[in-house]
Amino acid sequence: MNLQGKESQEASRIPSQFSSQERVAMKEALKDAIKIPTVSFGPEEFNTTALAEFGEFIQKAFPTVFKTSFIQHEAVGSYSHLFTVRGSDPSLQPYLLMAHIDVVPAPQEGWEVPPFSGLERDGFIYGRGTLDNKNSVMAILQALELLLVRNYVPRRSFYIALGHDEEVSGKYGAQKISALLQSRGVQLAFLVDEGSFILDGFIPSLKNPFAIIAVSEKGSINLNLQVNMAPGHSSAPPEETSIGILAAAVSRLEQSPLPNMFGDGPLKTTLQLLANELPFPTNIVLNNLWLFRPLVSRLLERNYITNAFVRTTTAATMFNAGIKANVIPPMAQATINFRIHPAQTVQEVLELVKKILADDRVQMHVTGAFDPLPISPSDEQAFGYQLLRHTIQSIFPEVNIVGPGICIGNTDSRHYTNLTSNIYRFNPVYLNPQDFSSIHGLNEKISVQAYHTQVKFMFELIQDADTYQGPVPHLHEL
Ligand SMILES: CCCCCCCC/C=C\CCCCCCCC(=O)NCC(=O)O
Ligand SMILES: [Zn+2]
Ligand SMILES: [Zn+2]
Repeated sequence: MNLQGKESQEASRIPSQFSSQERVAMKEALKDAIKIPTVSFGPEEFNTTALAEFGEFIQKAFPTVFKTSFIQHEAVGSYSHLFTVRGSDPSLQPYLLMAHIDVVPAPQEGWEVPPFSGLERDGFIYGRGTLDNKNSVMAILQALELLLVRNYVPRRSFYIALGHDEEVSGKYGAQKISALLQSRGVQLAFLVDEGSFILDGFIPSLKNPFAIIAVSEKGSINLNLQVNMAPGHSSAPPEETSIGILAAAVSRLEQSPLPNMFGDGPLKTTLQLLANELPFPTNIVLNNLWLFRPLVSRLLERNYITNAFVRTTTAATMFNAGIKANVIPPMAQATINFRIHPAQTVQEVLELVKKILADDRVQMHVTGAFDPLPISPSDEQAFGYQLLRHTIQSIFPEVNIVGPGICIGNTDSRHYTNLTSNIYRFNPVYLNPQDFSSIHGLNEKISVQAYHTQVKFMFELIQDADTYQGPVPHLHEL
């Protein structure tokens, strides 16, 4: 594009300023979204009534999105949603914005306000899904609605994919959408999904928040352990029961963390970016990882959150045994969920686990597994990464470090590796350690101001995707 073209595009840019009426409508729409209990209970167990209601709700909340002639809406797998926004310039490769509408269950107990009330208190909207991930569902659609109301016509085509079963597998939502796009011959320039944040307060001596764009995500194994023993009368018990054997096996796994893999990946890059922001002597240590790597890797494993970044984690998540108080249990079962570090594979982890268990009476059955995701590019030429970075720096000027990282959880984006190798996971929201614990935990909440900023971010990102030219080339490249 010549200079004139660039100038006229900048002139036609729509400022991300919203009236007070629009701001109220935005937060009320998010509250209404939270009130619909779109819970995924298990791999095949969804609240289909709520999911159907959610489909109707978004049509009412975002009427312009649904009536615009260049936008096609399709329901996929009954409850997931795919929007195809046809841009005016077919020569530009399309991109994809993702989010999910399902949430994990929320017990009533322990919450300051009921988890599906969407109540606002002290400037925060509370409820399951306010961070994971209805905030993104709503912010994407809200930003598009506001752009369309202002007569914006995107140049670059894009898709919006909203899955309905991310919390259990993505099998009926993201997987089907991905297959549908593939059948249409779509190749994406990049995609943006949930999975990382602007991190605040995770490193005690670091004053400024920093943004991490996750360029990979951990793999996963759900491993079922089972011990079968002869049942009998509890009045004359054998030396060991299925419960005792299995409990000891689970304990061995907990007591034997898998190896610390801290090495050369995105985490090292980001720690080096952070080095100069940190006081002496941390800055010296991080600037000299060739020497201090063992020390840093030990420090990282001391905290349960940073520990998840340096190793494959082992979490005992289910334990079932026994049929009656006076019967020796015939069978005990446990589920262990491993999240695999990008430097390991499913196979390697299973071999290590077998060695730790070291008991043939404990049978292992893998009920679901996948390897860590490939690392997406984050270099100067990586358009999607640089575009995100550009928008982050314009919306959050106080954030001076934007670096690559890994997502310790799993996201629907893993179903799209057939469409792009540029997969970026980032939520434009500040996250502190307490917020982190609220995801899948208690009192999940987002401030009204943070939500408004998320809408503003999406509003700018969509426009940046049409205008961003990439980093200024070095002189010798001209
Ligand atoms: C030096 C680095 C400090 C890093 C501190 C990182 C804090 C945490 C950052 C991101 C949180 C990740 C959220 C994960 C979203 C996962 C979505 C989800 O629930 N998927 C389902 C599943 O994983 O089971
Ligand atoms: Zn999520
Ligand atoms: Zn989740």
